[in-house]
Amino acid sequence: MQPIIALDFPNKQHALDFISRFDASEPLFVKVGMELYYAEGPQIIRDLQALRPMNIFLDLKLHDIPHTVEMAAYQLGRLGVALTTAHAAGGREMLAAAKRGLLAGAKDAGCLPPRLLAITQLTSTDEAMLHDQLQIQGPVRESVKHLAALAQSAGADGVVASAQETQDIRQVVRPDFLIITPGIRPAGADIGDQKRVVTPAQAKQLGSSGIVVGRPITKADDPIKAYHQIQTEWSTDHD
Ligand SMILES: O=c1ccn([C@@H]2O[C@H](COP(=O)(O)O)[C@@H](O)[C@H]2O)c(=O)[nH]1
Repeated sequence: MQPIIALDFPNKQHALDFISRFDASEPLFVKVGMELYYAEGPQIIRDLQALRPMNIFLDLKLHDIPHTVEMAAYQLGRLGVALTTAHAAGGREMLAAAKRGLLAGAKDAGCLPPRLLAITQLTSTDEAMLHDQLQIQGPVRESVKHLAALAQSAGADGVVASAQETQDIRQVVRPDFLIITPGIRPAGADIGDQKRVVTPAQAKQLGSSGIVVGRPITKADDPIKAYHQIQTEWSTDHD
């Protein structure tokens, strides 16, 4: 899987201009998050699909009562995206409702259903925050592992976590369960608000299924070069 580029832009024009800088033949996997989706609505997905072939991860992190999530997921299931997210903290019934909604929406729209990823603990969360603010005791990796097992039992296709927890998650999920990892920073890069970070090479070594990278690419002086460096590091076997 190519590194997934987080299109964290304020509007459609920024996003389309950014994508247009890549060679049209280059396979791309992009992530649309809350900023761009809330600015442009579902039309942004159709605009990206019309621009060129690419895989799309729609990362809206659903978290509400099960019925509301099921109806929202139904709408997302109609869009023909590859991946989407809901918070594992919403619980088993909510995740199962998200999955049902995605399947129903995709069926009615005649497209493939997005795979559902459960957000475990955000990569901007560290142990101090988990203990002091969220009142969850124990190491972050234990909470992530617990939420990954819960997500699998609810029918999710994978999780979002830091690559720091990949090996713990693998102990409790089936081999094809996706572990998609943001919080990726090339050596020496500014970590910003991220806390549980790894390099692309470390993510590969630790066994991530896919990596998500935003600012290290989108804010780079030469985003195309930055993307290719990350892609090379991610796709090289470092054993
Ligand atoms: O735990 C999570 C879940 C989602 N994200 C998203 O990934 C990108 C990361 O962007 P960077 O600029 O590389 O930090 C962003 O869209 C987040 O919403 C995450 O970082 N952590």
